[in-house]
Amino acid sequence: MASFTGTSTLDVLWNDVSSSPNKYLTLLALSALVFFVRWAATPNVDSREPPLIKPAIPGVGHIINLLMRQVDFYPYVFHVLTSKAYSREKKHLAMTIPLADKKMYLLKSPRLIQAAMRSKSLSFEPFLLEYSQNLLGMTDDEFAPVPKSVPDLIQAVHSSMASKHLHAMNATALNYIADEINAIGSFSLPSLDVNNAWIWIRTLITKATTNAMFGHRNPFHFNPSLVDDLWAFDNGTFFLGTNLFPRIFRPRSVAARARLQAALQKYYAARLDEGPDVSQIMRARAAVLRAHGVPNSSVGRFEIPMVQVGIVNTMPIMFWFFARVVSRPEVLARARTELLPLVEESLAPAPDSSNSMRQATVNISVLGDRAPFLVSCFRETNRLYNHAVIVRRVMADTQLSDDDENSTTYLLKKGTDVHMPANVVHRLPEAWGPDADEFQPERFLGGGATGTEADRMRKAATIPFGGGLHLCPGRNFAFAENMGLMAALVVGYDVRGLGDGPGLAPVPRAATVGLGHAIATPMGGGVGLRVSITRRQGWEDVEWRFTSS
Ligand code: HEM
Repeated sequence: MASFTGTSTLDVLWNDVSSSPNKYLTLLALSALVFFVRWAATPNVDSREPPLIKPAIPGVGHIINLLMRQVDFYPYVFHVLTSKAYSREKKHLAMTIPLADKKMYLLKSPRLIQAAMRSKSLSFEPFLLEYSQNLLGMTDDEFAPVPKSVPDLIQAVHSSMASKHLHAMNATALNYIADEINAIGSFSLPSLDVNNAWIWIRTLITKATTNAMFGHRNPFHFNPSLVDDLWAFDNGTFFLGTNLFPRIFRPRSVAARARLQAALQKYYAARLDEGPDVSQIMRARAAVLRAHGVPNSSVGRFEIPMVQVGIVNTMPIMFWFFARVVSRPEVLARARTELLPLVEESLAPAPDSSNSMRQATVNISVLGDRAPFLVSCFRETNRLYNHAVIVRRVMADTQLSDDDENSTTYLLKKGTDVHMPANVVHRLPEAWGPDADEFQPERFLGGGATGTEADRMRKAATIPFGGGLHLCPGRNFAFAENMGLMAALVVGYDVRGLGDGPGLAPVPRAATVGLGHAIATPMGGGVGLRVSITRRQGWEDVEWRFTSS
């Protein structure tokens, strides 16, 4: 019994434990049991839901696997786990994955995925909100006006990336790229020798895209160290977005975020987003945020993820596209033959002189139809290197049908998250054939033209840009940046350094893609990927320009 004679609480506790140890042992055993039951819990799964795949370690096995394998978890579950222990469910169109006492659905069937992306009762918006506030490190007060603005923001984004707005962005980004490559072959830069092709493309695409987004007052132009900051921030996406001790695990990302936010805060506070050459997408988003009561000082803090999505997927795709085309002489030669007739040559007055100079103009809008081989290479790059996981939350119990010969139908329960991994469907042998893991530059030539079941399957199994209401609004801009840069390089330049011969660097292997990221990066971060870019014979004096109409 406790007394007030100066005895400490610990003494009292110890006396009590000594006098009745069984009471404390029972309490300890009960707590351990409760903990174990929760730990090993399997969520309830209705027989109509996708089949449950139990982990080897009860409760937490899938969580450990997901953290260890990152986005490789998805193919692992479908191919390895299912083929060994779970072969009763032959087709594995979909599955339920328990994560402690929660669960998520994984979809593998391309038809189910298309149905899920079309479904109105599956939503992307909850993720936007849960994730963004952490990602941006915003307080509850600062974030309070944002949730209501989300539908308007999404609408603004989609209507701002079409027709004349898209053409304006294409032309600005590509003419920035043109200025950079036009300098090659000049007296001061006879050849562009880069030590790391990955970093060269990263800088080029980041600057070109931010110029197209922000106009001539682009903060990334005036402060080039923001380019590295954007990539350092992106590197911490998972830890920042989930708030998993980012200051410990990704301190550089936290610091980079602060610098990016400060720079964009200044830009928006001065209302530079209202300038005449600012992209419609950035103008419209800022207008929506302000109309919903987001103070001017916070608009810039909020806009970093928009800059991030506009760049961090396009750039790595550009790198692999470039590496795959320039490293294979036969691919390069075929692309060159196809592109040559599409380059318009003309004479234009040279600046600072009475002479004329040759101009080579690429109208980016014709490449989609008239450069099918290069388009096929681009699409094949996106198929192989895109590991996007399309996510939706089930907002109301929903039946989803596969539309296969058995009309397999699953029940998806309200509140559960659905994951649709591109790195599974983009490599399904039943859609892509036995060489699904290989880069086949001709794979998309004439694809879809015959309307066969195989074509329909491949179309449904192509999800690099997601689908439904949230289909990536930037896909045509990404296409233009990729195709434009490649077209000029292929026709007007020699790129040496990558390939299979002596002294050449092979196309690097792709590193494992981390959770929260979509496109593979090269192993080793591009170190050792030296390339040298010079003018091709006959194209030495040409000035490259781009149009988009
Ligand atoms: C190769 C380059 C790109 C890839 C692979 C890519 C991929 C994706 C994917 C997979 C999604 C999710 C779609 C869904 O959930 O259904 C998405 C959404 C989005 N992307 Fe892209 N993207 C690229 C380039 C761009 C560019 C250049 C921009 C803008 C300039 C952009 C802006 C967006 C936005 C704003 C969303 C969210 C749309 C919404 O919630 O409705 N993306 N993108």
